[in-house]
Amino acid sequence: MLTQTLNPTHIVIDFDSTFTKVEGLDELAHIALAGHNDREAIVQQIRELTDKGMNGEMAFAEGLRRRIALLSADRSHIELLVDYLRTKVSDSFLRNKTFITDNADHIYVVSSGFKEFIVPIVTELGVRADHVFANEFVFDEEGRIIGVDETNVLASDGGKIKLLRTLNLTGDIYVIGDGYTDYELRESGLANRFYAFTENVNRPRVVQVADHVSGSLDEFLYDNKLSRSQSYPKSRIKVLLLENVHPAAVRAFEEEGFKVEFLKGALDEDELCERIKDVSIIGIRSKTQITKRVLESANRLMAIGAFCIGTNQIDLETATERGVAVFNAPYSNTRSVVELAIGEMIMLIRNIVPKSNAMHTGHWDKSASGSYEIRGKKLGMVGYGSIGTQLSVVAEALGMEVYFYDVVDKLAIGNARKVRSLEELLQISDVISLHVDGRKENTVMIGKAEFDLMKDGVIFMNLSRGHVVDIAAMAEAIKSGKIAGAAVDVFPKEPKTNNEAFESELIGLSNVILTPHIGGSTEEAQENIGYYVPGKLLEYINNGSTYGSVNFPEVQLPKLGDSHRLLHIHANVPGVLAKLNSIFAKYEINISGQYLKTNELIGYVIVDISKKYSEEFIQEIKAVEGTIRFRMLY
Ligand SMILES: NC(=O)c1ccc[n+]([C@@H]2O[C@H](COP(=O)([O-])OP(=O)(O)OC[C@H]3O[C@@H](n4cnc5c(N)ncnc54)[C@H](O)[C@@H]3O)[C@@H](O)[C@H]2O)c1
Ligand SMILES: O=C(O)[C@H](O)COP(=O)(O)O
Repeated sequence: MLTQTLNPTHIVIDFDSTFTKVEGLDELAHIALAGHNDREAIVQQIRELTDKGMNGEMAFAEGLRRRIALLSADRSHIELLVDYLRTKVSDSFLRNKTFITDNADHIYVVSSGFKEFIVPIVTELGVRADHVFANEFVFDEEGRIIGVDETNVLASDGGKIKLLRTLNLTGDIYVIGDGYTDYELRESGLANRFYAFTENVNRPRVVQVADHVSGSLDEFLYDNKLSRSQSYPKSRIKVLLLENVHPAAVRAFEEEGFKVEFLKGALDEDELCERIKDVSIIGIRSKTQITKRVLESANRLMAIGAFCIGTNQIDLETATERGVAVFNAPYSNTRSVVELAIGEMIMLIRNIVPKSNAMHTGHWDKSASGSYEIRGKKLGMVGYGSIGTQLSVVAEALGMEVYFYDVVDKLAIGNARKVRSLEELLQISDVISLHVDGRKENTVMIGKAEFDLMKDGVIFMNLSRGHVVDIAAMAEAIKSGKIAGAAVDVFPKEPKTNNEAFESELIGLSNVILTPHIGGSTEEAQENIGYYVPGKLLEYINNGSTYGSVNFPEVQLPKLGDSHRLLHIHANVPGVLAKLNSIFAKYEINISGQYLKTNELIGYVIVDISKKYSEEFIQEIKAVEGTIRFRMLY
């Protein structure tokens, strides 16, 4: 459905940097010159000649001859090159092998490269060997390349034009390529359309003259309504990754063919409203505020990845109402926060920070006064979720008595004891550590009244969220001696990037450890998150699964079999499923699987259907009242 076959259109495809990611002749030089002292310089010279030819800055035939003269290659090097090129076939060509095979009678590879390495590669993807038109090497008796077959029209200037003329094809001809010589086929009037192929290289001069730009073969197939491996070309799906997320995340999206933009810092609301307009997936950490206004500017947004635990920086309700799924990494940095908390409480109870600072100014102050062990002390945790329970286990192993208060009735781990109120916890603890989430209701949950309840000389730590504590009241409690030591990792106002200054009333206070929101910033945690969150986002985008989503009804879907998958997100109002089912019945759609999950705001219906359906059917589904978002997967 929705696709047509090629007949009577012909597609002429370039090889180097289009069918494969690299230039064959450059790579051949690289292989042949292994061990040569001037290898890099010679390969560079060859690359420059290739580029000049591709950009139309040098007569093609001259460039080719000069490149061959620089090569010192023989047949054994060509074999190695073919093995290498097999690993360098463009991803979108690999994905669409079925299309190439099914339409082999209408697909031609026309290249200024060489048949000796092109034929083995393209025929493996279904191109007919007799549809490959390229140059051929001339070898000496020892198999060394000594020249180019000059009788081949492709060895001459305007070779591709001459060749295409001799083919005498009837019907429309579309050319796909990255070079100027590919465009010349269109310019000559022999081809109807030229598609500049930019999956591997983007040559501005070529893009400028193209009729269309295709970031992948999927885009070409999509634009021409031809059968393809991706329902919507991923190269048109933009992923914006902010706040220096781990490079594993960038790789994960790029390998899938998405267009990825990566920024080290966060963006403020105005910047984000602008940048998010054409973005389908956004990845953030704790700093970026995804507000209602941002979401209202994000018409293409399908999913948000919080590359951290907290999601209070996202307006989850608006995201849900707009059909935007949100995922986070609930456990990937838990251990890192716990280790920092343990290290800090030991440093604080021993009064190490002032002692260390004094040493740096040449003062030796050896004394036990005001220094204690944590063994036997009472640790009071506010919030007993993933971090709280993990900290509970480690602190107990170090000999602490653990107490906790949580708004939810939580199972105590080990010998930890739950207390009935926050007040009780604050009154009995020697060390207090906050591990609540950042929900709005927790704003300033610890202020003057709460500090007053604490023991004199308490150790106080906040590694949860900045707005949870009244910083002015805390500064007073430190100055008055109520708090003997404090560790703060999170602040009501944090700089957006490492270039912005940090300001706080806590600066300069004694025995206070200030850290720049790095509780979860370890190599291990960031790498884990860099794999985990893209995994969740890709499962949702590619398969529809929402398992682990923080705002969507959770469904773990089977892999898509020999069917198309319809994903329908709608407002949770009565009757939507009945309406959808009546449309399936009306169009006699064959259903192979159906799933429905709802939460209080939305319903998520997933239906696997046979591939035979009409555009009218799709339009009717989209028009069902209450539809928020609809997409098809195959
Ligand atoms: N400093 C960092 O770099 C860093 C790293 C990771 C997480 N965090 C913060 O730590 C928070 C906790 O992480 P987690 O994985 O343990 O989350 P979690 O959701 O598993 O646990 C939070 C717990 O706090 C409880 N809670 C919420 N409000 C409360 C209140 N007012 N009083 C008592 N209990 C309350 C909840 O019921 C829950 O059990 C995250 O939400 C995040 O904001 C900070
Ligand atoms: O919520 C979290 O996981 C922490 O606050 C860490 O956030 P970050 O990734 O911005 O450091």
